[in-house]
Parts: sequence; C-alpha cells; structure tokens
Amino acid sequence: MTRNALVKPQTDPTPIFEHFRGNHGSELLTAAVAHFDLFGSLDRAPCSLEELAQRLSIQIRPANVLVTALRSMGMLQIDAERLQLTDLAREHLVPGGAFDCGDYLGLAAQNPSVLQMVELLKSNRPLGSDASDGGGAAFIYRDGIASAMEAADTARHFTLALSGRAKNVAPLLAEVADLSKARRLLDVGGGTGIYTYALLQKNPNLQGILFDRPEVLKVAEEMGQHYGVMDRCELVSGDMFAAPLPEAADAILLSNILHDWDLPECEALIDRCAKALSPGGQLMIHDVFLNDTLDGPLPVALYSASLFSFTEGRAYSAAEYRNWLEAAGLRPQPVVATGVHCGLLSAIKPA
Ligand SMILES: C[S@@+](CC[C@H](N)C(=O)[O-])C[C@H]1O[C@@H](n2cnc3c(N)ncnc32)[C@H](O)[C@@H]1O
Repeated sequence: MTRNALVKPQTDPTPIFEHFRGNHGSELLTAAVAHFDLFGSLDRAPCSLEELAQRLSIQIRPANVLVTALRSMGMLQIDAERLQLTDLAREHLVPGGAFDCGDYLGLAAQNPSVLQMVELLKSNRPLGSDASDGGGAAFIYRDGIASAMEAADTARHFTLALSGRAKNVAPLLAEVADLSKARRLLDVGGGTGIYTYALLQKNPNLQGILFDRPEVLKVAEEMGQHYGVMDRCELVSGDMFAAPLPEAADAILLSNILHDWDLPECEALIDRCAKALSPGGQLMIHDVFLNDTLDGPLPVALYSASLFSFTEGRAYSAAEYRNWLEAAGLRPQPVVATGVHCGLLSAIKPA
C-alpha cells in the first residue's frame, strides 16, 4: 500500500528527542567544571568568547557550543560584551566557594562520555573523522575527510536513522511550505527523501530532484517506492560543494544540512543554491534555530552539542542565516515552526 507522508502523528514526539539529547547538558557542564575550570577562570576575569576560547585552548566552534549551552542553562550571561557568571554559577560553581558543588559534579569527570566530549571540544574534529576511529564521519562528505556516507552499510544506517525524525516532521513541513506555484524542487542532501516525497504528495504538479551521495540515493530510491512518487522524482548524485547543482529549480530545500557545516561551508552552500535558483524562486532552510542572542532555547543548545560531536557544524540562529542569505542576494522571510524544534526559513530570489 502507498504510504502517505502527509499524515501527522497524533502525539508530539518532541519530548522524546529532548530526553535523548539531554546527556549533552551533563557532559558540557561537567567538562566546564572538572576539566576546563571555566567558572573559576571567568570569576577571576570576565572576557569575550574569543578570549575564553584562547584561555581554554579550544577553537571558536567548540567555544560557541559550550558557552551557548551554559548560557541556556542560566550559568553564564553577557554583560558589557563580556562573558560573566550568573549569581547561580558564582555561588555554586566557583571552586572554593561556601556553597560550591563542583566536587559533586566531579563524580562524572571520568565518565567515558564526558571524556569523549572533552576530547571533541579540544580537537574540534567530529566523531569518526580520524582514520584510527574507522567508519568515517556521519552525515557529511567533503573532499579531505573520511565519510561514512560513502560505504553502503554505514550510509544506509545513518540515512535510515534520520527517517525517525523525517516521517514525523515532513507532514508539518508540507503544511507550511507554499510550493503551490513551484514546478521544480531541488532537495540538496535529501537523505531518505521523505521531505520531498511529502512535498510531492501535497503538490501534484511539482517535480522533485533529490541530490545526495550515491549510496544514500539507493536508500532514497527504495523509500520513494513506498510513497508512490518516483515517476515525478529524479535522483542525482554528486558533491554539493563541487558538482554543478541541477538548474532551473524554483525551490531548493536544505533540510537539516547547514547545521552539519562550519561557517565557510554554510556561506558557500547558500551562495551556490542562490545562484542555481530561478529568479523569483525560494531557498528553503529547514532546520533548528537558536535565539538570535545565542542563549537558548536549551533543547536546541543541547542538540547543537550533538551536531558538534557528529559533524563539522552546530546549531545557528536565524540572524546568522539571515546574514548569509542577504549576502547571497536573497530576501529572508520570517521563520515558521514545523516540528521537533525545527522551522522553515524561506528566502526569495528577486525576479
Ligand atoms: C543530516 S542529513 C539530512 C538529510 C535530510 N535532508 C533530512 O533532513 O533528514 C545530511 C545529508 O547530506 C548529505 N551530504 C553530506 N555531504 C554532502 C555532499 N558533499 N554532497 C551531497 N550530499 C551530501 C548526506 O549524505 C546526508 O544525506
């Protein structure tokens, strides 16, 4: 029987995703207290994010992930452009204070997951990307890194894993995305293709193109047969950073893609998509969004730590995306929520 990608679940699975990602809060807090003396250091001298990164001998991406999480937890705040302790952190997390609970948090200092997080923060390299780890990094492929998306078994494993989120959120994306006038949708890094299959089912005149790595597209093709839309969907394999993107799309979807990449790749990919888009068309960023002030929401800050661990990215704010979109000549529209902390930020290419 043909599957319907437009049917919504009866209950909201968001709490399940939040609990699943909750371990990163404990890892980051323990790392800050027991491995980096972050609270002692900021108590002695508040400083900027860049100065803190230097003090802790970590790069700016891990510093961003760590500080965003601690700000979201109410442990740090920004005052006069410097990172400062909140009253809570000053009373309970500065070593030697009357009510310091650092020793208690130290109970987890040698937990394997905390040690792994400390190592990731120091190395700024995703899990699996070292030749010694084997397997390759999940979800990302670019020249120069070992990628799990290139081998049949690991590509299949990681691609199918994401269907657990896609099948819940795709009906909500299809509900809010206006593709009534679009003819050709290009889904860059489409994975299983479930978001495109939902959009094709919702818009009977739409043609789809799924662009991804070859082993991923094998899974997408299999999945697409269940949704009965493959007569309107083309599969194109390539490297989204290097290969020419299929032309004449009047909608391009980047669903859960940019959060896998660091700033230069995000800017480059948005620019490539903006150039490939037909005049009047829309680039649709479907992703999570941090507050523009980078101090929450906590579930997104903890998901950012997960993205940081697996990929070369992190969660970004809508303000960060708007800057890149405007620099690429696009006109960003307001973010519309979909599900599981995701939202749609569309940007129009002037006609
Ligand atoms: C996090 S997944 C997102 C999948 C899907 N869009 C979703 O929302 O579930 C990232 C996808 O980007 C693809 N990808 C990563 N690097 C790529 C590259 N350089 N060229 C093409 N696809 C790439 C991966 O194979 C993977 O399917």
